[in-house]
Amino acid sequence: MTETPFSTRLRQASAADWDAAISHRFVRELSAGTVPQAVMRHYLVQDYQFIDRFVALLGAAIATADSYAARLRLAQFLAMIVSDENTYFVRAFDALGIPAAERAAPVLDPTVRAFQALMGEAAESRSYAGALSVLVVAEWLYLSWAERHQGPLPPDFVHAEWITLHDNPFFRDVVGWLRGELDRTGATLNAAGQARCESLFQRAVALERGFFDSLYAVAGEPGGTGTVSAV
Ligand SMILES: Cc1ncc(CO)c(N)n1
Repeated sequence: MTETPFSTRLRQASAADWDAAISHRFVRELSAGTVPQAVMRHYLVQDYQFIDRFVALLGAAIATADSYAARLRLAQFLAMIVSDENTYFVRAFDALGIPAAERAAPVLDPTVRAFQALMGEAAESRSYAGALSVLVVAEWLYLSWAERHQGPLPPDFVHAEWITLHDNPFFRDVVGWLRGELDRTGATLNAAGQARCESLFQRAVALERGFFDSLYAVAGEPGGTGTVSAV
């Protein structure tokens, strides 16, 4: 019998928050192209600050990886984030008329601040498996909601490209590879090391859900919990 992979076990332990995040009102509205503009603006401004620290965490993973082959894969992924994904943000900010100060240094939502702190903790663990625990959540959870999209893409590129950036063959490969790295490195850890990874993973999933919830609370929209299941 083959053992359940480490990444699968971690996701199963976080199933409630995971499932709530990938079926959240925000991703359902994104698929339908109906995210209220104030919510989309707020999301992108806050997420750009998430991405800043995410890039730093990828740098920490590059520094702690155990092979040049892994560093190459991580660097290729990093290159996509700072090119195609960054130009998406810049074009979306232009389209939405986001002023320079909000692009560079907005007031951070508490959830985003907490997420930045968690990424800092994972980076400072100086452990490749620790960094992977948070990277895998961010990328696998986004692939999971994006690949649930069915039918034509919404007409506005601000909605459509945020889906296609997280559901394409390159991204799917990256997620599969990142999970494989977490499975491989996690299997070599002792119980305490695995528990540290599980804690990072579980808190990251809770923050992914919390960030989506907070968008509607901050923008004054009702129904911020995103638990309504009808599309
Ligand atoms: C909060 C969050 N999680 C994951 C991703 C995917 O990189 C993102 N852009 N933002």
